[in-house]
Amino acid sequence: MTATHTVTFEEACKAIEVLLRHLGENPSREGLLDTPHRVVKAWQELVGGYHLDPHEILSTTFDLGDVEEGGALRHVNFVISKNLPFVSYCEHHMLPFEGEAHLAYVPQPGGRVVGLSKLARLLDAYARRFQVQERLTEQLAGTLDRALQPMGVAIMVEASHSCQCARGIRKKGRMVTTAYTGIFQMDAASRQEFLQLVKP
Ligand SMILES: Nc1nc2c(ncn2[C@@H]2O[C@H](COP(=O)(O)OP(=O)(O)OP(=O)(O)O)[C@@H](O)[C@H]2O)c(=O)[nH]1
Ligand SMILES: [Zn+2]
Repeated sequence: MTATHTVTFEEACKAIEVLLRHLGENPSREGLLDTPHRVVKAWQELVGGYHLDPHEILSTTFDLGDVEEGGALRHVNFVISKNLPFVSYCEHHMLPFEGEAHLAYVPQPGGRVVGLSKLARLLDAYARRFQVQERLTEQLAGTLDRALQPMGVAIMVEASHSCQCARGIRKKGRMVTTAYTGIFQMDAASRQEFLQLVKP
């Protein structure tokens, strides 16, 4: 079967029924009768990010008007949306990883900015998919960088992975990933400023 084969809703329900049987359950008992249907509907919602277009989300931008220049440019317009909660799904185990993301960028002088909510929408579009945390972090940075062409983008994602906490090694702990472009890649002081701002 190739990735392009369209699996029907009924076929997906059947797969959940088979999984329940494999786990020793009886899918015909009353409590489980509608479970395959519910599970497929739930997953459609949880990974609904595949139907959200990140580039479309960032397509509405506005300019700041004339910005007085002077001093170090990075201090003129540091935009950050921090402590944005998200739930994503580990592509290895299909289990949730949950945490917070911090998204920052420095617009070009006189450059364009994006509405605050669009940063949260961007996060939603990439988080609600089967992911690894590193890719999620890079996708946020890369898409913001391409769409806004700012001086730089800084992203930090912190999350707990159920696949590590609830099964396997069963150790709590948080994974922290960062991605930097432009000024944040080149300039340690900008990076430091970002890290200072996202500090709990
Ligand atoms: N780097 C990274 N690793 C992840 C992420 N989510 C899950 N993992 C890891 O992916 C790995 C998959 O390893 P495998 O050995 O193939 O699977 P496994 O036998 O279930 O591994 P264990 O969790 O060690 O029991 C595990 O070490 C997970 O902790 C992520 O977002 N980033
Ligand atoms: Zn996992």
